[in-house]
Amino acid sequence: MTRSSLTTPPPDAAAPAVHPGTPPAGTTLSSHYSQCFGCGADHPTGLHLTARTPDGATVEAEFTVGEAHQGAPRLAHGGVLAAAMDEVIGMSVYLFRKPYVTARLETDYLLPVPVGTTLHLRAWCNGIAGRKAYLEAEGRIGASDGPVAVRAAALFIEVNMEHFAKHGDLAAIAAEHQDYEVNP
Ligand SMILES: CCCCC/C=C\C/C=C\C/C=C\C/C=C\CCCC(=O)SCCNC(=O)CCNC(=O)[C@H](O)C(C)(C)COP(=O)(O)OP(=O)(O)OC[C@H]1O[C@@H](n2cnc3c(N)ncnc32)[C@H](O)[C@@H]1OP(=O)(O)O
Repeated sequence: MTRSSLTTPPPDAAAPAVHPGTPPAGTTLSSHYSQCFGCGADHPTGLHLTARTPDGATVEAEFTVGEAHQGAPRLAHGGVLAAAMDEVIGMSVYLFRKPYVTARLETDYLLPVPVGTTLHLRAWCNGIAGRKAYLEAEGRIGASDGPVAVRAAALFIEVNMEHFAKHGDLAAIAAEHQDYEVNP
């Protein structure tokens, strides 16, 4: 992954601490919002990602590129692929059971991804420094050990729940997310 210093953990970054509420290995993760472009079942043209954590620390999901996701004819749009990486990274940082938002997302496109391809996505955290979480993801074609088509590195920033109340609709999230702890 070619990444900038902004998404590279500093030397004093800590390993991510496992939260007692982190789902056990093998758990399928529920969608955080039914209208989410990345994971919402009710989004008409979204990515419909269903993720799981194989080990309580990383997240895996599959994304099959559809007609609605084209850029060039029969090829996935790069922004849609970046959205898939953003989503799976967001799901991985949510394993810490704290609210985070994407501040920076860097993406390397290594191979074209035709419509009908299933990308096997994986995301993980490389370190935490204060409010900053340094994360990475990859998307492989056809299988979890297939060729890497996309890589991403991200900086996520921890926010408080007021962020969503002030700028969005916290009640809409809370209505679908009863397990979320406002004061974890
Ligand atoms: C998503 C809903 C979740 C709701 C929670 C409830 C339930 C959760 C449940 C499930 C969640 C599961 C999955 C989620 C999956 C996917 C979601 C995808 C995530 C997204 O898609 S989310 C949308 C896009 N995202 C935004 O909409 C953010 C807009 N933005 C802001 O809201 C502010 O910009 C903010 C808050 C980022 C910072 O603002 P702020 O005022 O709090 O803090 P400040 O500016 O001081 O930055 C503090 C330190 O970060 C450094 N820093 C900041 N930005 C940087 C950058 N870009 N590059 C390099 N460094 C940066 C500064 O340099 C400083 O560093 P230093 O401390 O060293 O000086």
